[in-house]
Amino acid sequence: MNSRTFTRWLGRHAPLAGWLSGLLAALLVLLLGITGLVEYEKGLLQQRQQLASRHLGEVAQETEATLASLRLRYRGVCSPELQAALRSELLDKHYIRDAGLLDDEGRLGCLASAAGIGEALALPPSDIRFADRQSWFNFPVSAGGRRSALNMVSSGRHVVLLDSSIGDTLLQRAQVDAIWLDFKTTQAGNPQLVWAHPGLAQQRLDMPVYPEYRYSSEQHFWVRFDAAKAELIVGSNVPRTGYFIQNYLPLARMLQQNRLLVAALLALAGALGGLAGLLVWLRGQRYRGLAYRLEDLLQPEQVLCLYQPIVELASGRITGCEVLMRLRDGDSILFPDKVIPLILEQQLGWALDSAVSRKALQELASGLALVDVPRPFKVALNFFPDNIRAERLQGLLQPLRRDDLAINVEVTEYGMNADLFTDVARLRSEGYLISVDDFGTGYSNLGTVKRLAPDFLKIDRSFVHDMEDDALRASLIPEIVAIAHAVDAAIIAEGVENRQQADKLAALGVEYAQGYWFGKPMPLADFLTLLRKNGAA
Ligand SMILES: Nc1nc2c(ncn2[C@@H]2O[C@H](COP(=O)(O)O[C@H]3[C@@H](O)[C@H](n4cnc5c(=O)[nH]c(N)nc54)O[C@@H]3COP(=O)(O)O)[C@@H](O)[C@H]2O)c(=O)[nH]1
Repeated sequence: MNSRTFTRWLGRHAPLAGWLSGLLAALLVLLLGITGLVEYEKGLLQQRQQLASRHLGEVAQETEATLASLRLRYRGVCSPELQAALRSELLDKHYIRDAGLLDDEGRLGCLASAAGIGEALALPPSDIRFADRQSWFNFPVSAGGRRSALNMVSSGRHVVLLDSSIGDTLLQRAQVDAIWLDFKTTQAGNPQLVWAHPGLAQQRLDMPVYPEYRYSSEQHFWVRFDAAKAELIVGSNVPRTGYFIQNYLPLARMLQQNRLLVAALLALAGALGGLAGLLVWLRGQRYRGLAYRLEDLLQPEQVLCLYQPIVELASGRITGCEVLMRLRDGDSILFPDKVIPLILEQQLGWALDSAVSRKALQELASGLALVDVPRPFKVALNFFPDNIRAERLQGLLQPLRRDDLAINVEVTEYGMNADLFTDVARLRSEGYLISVDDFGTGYSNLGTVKRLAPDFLKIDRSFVHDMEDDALRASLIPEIVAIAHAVDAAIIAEGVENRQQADKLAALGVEYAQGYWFGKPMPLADFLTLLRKNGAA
């Protein structure tokens, strides 16, 4: 869509464009605001997970140190002495509640607490026990008829059991929603849910964890916005462990938590949307203005040609007409004084003159065939001074010429320059008639009129008007008649509005007249009716 098409569209659909842009602007503000809010909440959740992982990091540190010490100091067969030594190892530990050794089959038979953990303990397969680093486990056990989960960390054959409160208190305080443990090397990426916030629906825990981050010394975050559930999910690994933590924040809760901000955002979106809509609407209104619609109004179907009769005073016969344009703008009709300044400003003079001439000559060609008029019938056409170029006019008018029509090109005194004389001479040699319009209002003198050698001099209507009062200007009419006759031109008096004026002008030697007395500019159909009456008279 080029810019003119766009301005035209905007002008025609200003209210729709206003609404749409207002809505778009409001949506954009909302989108940006909500994106900002999501980013802010994401940052908060990441902070929580950093806190949680710091807590778990302390556990990991204690575990690592304890396992290192166990590896160094305790081997061999399980005995009460070994168990006692293991117990003493646990005295200053915060998070570890038991420690032990695995037997050759990977069974946990020797524990510091000596309580035994029963036959229900299904130990993980040996391939998951790394000799060189910790392996974190969490699996269900039943001891003394009670079922619970065992948080266990192993390194080779050495094992520590963690306090079960780690999930429930330590991480809960850090406000994470779920803790996962990925301990199966053979099925990496298939983590086990260790702990979930009691308020969290189980089916929500569907975010993948990333096995490549297991035991990584860095905390890696991943964030996803689940559009289907309208939920922000933030996950991360707990460094140096097989744990992963996740937070789930539904959009509804996020908005609820920030309702003041959301209210402010809505108000801002409304205000900016309204403002954008208003600005676009105003701009559209501007494009609805005449200046922006002119080119459309110069299309042939919008151009109206009116015909004003030119009468031979001696016989009363209509021997010709002047073509005057109007523009149809919806239900209204625009007059030349309103549109011509804009047309010139937008350099559309040629578009207007060519549209009017083409339409008028086509209309007259078919219309005049039906009436009895003196032939060739003289058709006076107005052209802006810049358009009076012989070649250009020839190109336009030649295809429209007919034997029964004489085209009379009106030249104003104001448009006279050296080129004009040459162009007018060429036009005359091609058979066009030439009139000097509004004669007496400009600066032409006998010399210029001689050079131009027009067929008609049109006395401006101000002279005719002044005849009533015998004003000075009217006294110049005989001078104008003398000039016309000196250059062999005929006179047409413009603006004749009553019989007295017509009679006086005839008495002064004026041959032709035009004005409301003979007929106002009128549409073709009315003009043809007038011609019929005039022919019959
Ligand atoms: N380049 C082009 N110029 C054009 C074209 N069509 C018109 N025009 C120019 O606009 C001027 C104003 O035209 P308009 O408003 O149509 O006025 C003409 C007549 O309506 C008016 N007139 C005619 N008789 C009388 C009358 O008895 N009393 C009275 N008060 N007014 C009358 O005069 C205008 C015709 O004047 P002129 O052209 O000097 O013969 C008009 O002057 C054109 O220059 C166009 O297609 N192209």
